[in-house]
Amino acid sequence: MSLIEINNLKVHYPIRGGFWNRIVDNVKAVDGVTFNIEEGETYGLVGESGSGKSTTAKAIIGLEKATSGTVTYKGKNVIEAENRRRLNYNHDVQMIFQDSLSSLNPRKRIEDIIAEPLRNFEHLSKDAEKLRVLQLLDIVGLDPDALYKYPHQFSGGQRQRIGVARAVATHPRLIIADEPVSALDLSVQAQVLNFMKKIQREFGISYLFISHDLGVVRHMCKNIAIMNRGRIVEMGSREDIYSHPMHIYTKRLLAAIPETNVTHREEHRQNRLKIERVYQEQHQKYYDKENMAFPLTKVSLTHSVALPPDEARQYRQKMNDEGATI
Ligand SMILES: Nc1ncnc2c1ncn2[C@@H]1O[C@H](COP(=O)(O)OP(=O)(O)OP(=O)(O)O)[C@@H](O)[C@H]1O
Repeated sequence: MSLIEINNLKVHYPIRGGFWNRIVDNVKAVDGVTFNIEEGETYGLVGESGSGKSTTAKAIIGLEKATSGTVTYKGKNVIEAENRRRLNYNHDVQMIFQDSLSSLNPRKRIEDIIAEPLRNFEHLSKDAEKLRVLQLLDIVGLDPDALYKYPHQFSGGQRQRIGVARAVATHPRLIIADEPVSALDLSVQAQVLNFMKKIQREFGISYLFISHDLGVVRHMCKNIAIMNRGRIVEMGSREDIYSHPMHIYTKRLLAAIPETNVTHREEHRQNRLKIERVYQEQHQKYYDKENMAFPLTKVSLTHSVALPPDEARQYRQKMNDEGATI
């Protein structure tokens, strides 16, 4: 059974205008997003800036009100605040933010920052609390003297590790990590990601890993959804997305991953230019009249793609002819 199931989630923001300040339109920040996160897995949600990733995350955790849809945890819809309270959802689901400098209170010492969720949820004795904070610092590779320092006394990578320690303090079941490493240098990124993996092994945590970078997601996620303009345009296993991408938007994102191997650089550049040409010529057919992606079509047991209607029809026909039952 999945740890959490997101079904047809929508977050629309009203646009007001005119003399009466009436609602004249909506920004469809999230428009019918469906996916499940399994126990202990890292699920990747990928897309460019403005595609709706953060709004999806905020609606899942309850920081943003969903317009419609459900988020099911332990059999209950936790879009409803009453269910979140009853299931202790805010204890079980924690978040790591991209910008550690603004998400960690600059006036608080690290001890108090990491202990905050413990104080909210666990009410330990002073000694037990300190011991727990020291263990958490150790897990993310920071010395005990970090306890008495303030966020600005650390590097970006260290601050992000403090954010990881705080998120994991209450032993949550799911951590939503919104662009956790995109503000960091490449070498520091790897370090933080390794700590996240280590913690996952130790505590059996699931992650919803949000990123604009398919290069980073490849190392972290078993299953991935690609988001564009509020909708999922392609979802599947790592193998589906990286070896058999089908949506033009996914292909373009993949072509944008920098090639580190010098001998393949020219080949990679040519491929990127080719994909860009195809994108310019054909991308319109992948979107409807309102410039939104089409509904997803299942192309294998694990892989779904927002294909244009004629291709979707052909795919379904092919599946029927082959007697496939997917
Ligand atoms: N409170 C709001 N009111 C109106 N529109 C909003 C609001 N919050 C977000 N949006 C719009 O919703 C869309 C999705 O934003 P969101 O922040 O979820 O994207 P994102 O993929 O997380 O991008 P980024 O990585 O830049 O944060 C954007 O077009 C954004 O302008």
